[in-house]
Amino acid sequence: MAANVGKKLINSKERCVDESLEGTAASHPGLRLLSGHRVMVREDVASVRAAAKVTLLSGGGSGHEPAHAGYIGSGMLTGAIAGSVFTSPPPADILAAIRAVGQGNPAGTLLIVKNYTGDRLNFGMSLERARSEGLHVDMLVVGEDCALTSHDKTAGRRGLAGTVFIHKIAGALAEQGRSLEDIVKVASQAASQMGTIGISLSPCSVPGSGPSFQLQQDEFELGLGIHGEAGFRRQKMTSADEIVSAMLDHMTNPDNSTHLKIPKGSRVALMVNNLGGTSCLELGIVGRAAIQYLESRGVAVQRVYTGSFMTSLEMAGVSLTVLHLDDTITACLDADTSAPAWPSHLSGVDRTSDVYIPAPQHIQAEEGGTPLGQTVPTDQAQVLEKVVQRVCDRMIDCEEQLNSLDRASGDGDCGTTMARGAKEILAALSHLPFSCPHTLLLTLAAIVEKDMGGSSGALYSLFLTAAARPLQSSTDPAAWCAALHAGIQAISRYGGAEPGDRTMLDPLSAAHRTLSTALSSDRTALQALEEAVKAAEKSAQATASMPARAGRASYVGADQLTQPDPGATAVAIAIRATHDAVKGN
Ligand SMILES: Nc1ncnc2c1ncn2[C@@H]1O[C@H](COP(=O)(O)OP(=O)(O)O)[C@@H](O)[C@H]1O
Ligand SMILES: O=C[C@H](O)COP(=O)(O)O
Ligand SMILES: [Mg+2]
Ligand SMILES: [Mn+2]
Repeated sequence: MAANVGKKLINSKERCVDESLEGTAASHPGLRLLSGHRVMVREDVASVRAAAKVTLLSGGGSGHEPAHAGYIGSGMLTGAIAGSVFTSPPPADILAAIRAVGQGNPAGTLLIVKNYTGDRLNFGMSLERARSEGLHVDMLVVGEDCALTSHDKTAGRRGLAGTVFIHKIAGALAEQGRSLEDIVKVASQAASQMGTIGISLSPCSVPGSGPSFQLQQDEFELGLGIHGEAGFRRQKMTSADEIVSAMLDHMTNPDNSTHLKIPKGSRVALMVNNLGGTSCLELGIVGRAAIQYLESRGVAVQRVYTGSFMTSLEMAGVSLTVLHLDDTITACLDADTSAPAWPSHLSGVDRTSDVYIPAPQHIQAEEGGTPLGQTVPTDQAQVLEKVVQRVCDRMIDCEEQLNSLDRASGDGDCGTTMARGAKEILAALSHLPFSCPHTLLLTLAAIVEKDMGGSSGALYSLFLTAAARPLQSSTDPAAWCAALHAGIQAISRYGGAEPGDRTMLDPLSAAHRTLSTALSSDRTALQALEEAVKAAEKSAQATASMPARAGRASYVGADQLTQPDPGATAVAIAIRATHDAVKGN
């Protein structure tokens, strides 16, 4: 294991992303933060908006620096949204960014999003909101990972370092004044003509947590993502040349369903990307080996970009991206940009110590107003308050347990994401409308939508919003059961998973089935809830031996998935906490 894993130059795990963004803004004259948001924009964003050229946004979880803020500048991104480490940003920040670059700009805004469930959901929700405000927005999802040998039963190909090529291509086209539709067309075509494969020599660790996985001193791992997710094969350490050959052999292997064809005579650009902890000396050796490999197969390597483009915290390792070139794409790569992390330099501009600019406010038509739902008597409202408090307390207690399960099947942030949402809810506890369950669930949805981020934040927000509806006209046990069902349907509709796919949907639907059967027999509500707890716990435990067909875990081989799913475990804990609070334990 690398000696530096877990040891970090941070002040606190809560503020590390904000402080790093402030440092980035302070050291680059062209960048400013929107006050109140983890959003970096061009300092001249107001004139960019007024220029009626397409504006570009990208973003995602932090920990991939210089992505994405480093790609802001003329000829690349207009702004970037940063989530917590490895956690997709919440819609409130994404929407603030869309407004900042899109208000009053008829040319529209393109969101360039890496293919992760959390990012697709959070950026998708924000896009829908922005459209309902009359803004012209489109989204391009990039997934160019060549690691997966078969990808029909997974969350799809991951977006990796090649996404930076798409920032550059779309940015150059926007600078030329091309339309949003044109940019989407050319950039999507380019995205389908590239592939990335990564290897790692050591794990990374999310601030405040242990290493994402263990790798022996004499091993390397092939085909892993940029969040410490497992790759598909471990091999004995060997020479740089042999490792590069193994990477490019896999990338071009026709038996692998995500391979990239690179026939003799192809013209390509190559990106040699440091995953965070690789020395410049090694990067040079890897670049040399990759060029030799490709040229020995009759491929013309016309552009090479070497450096840290899309990192995975301190992980030692590299990824190689190959992008097919034509004259248009080459011209886009060669076009000028002032983005600090693209390998060209802006000189002669004084730096400033101002890092924040005001975020534009949403010019809002009359608020729809939340329709008032049925109210409950004070004793029931008090029980609801106890339930919310108990569920949140338990989520905070279980942060490390859930992170540890997520390290085994995903990216290690599930517990921190759940705890973040819980803390925000507790902070608002004294103002929550416990006497109206319908409004209560909508308010909880708004809180988790604003602050949680990640797949969990988006999925719980959808769950709570949909669950509120049946409680508008009734608050009896049957209405709560219908609310659970409506929430499950919303997660499934937008997240694309079903019960049986090894997700939070498993215990939720087990609880719903049990509750619904128990309520239609002669059980009391508390007895029904007791049975639902047992069913949810059993179902969450059973995920340990299930293959995953959704979310990050779907990239991990079934033989490596031996512990329960973190999201499912969180649901079981929440349902048990609900029962205990109702029972008065
Ligand atoms: N498409 C989906 N539908 C339902 N639940 C999902 C889906 N994708 C992931 N999950 C749940 O989310 C949990 C992980 O949450 P989180 O760590 O917030 O996600 P991520 O880090 O991948 O954004 C998983 O354990 C799983 O239960
Ligand atoms: O860090 C990368 C991604 O933006 C995280 O997405 P996620 O919320 O699905 O884990
Ligand atoms: Mg995450
Ligand atoms: Mn996660």
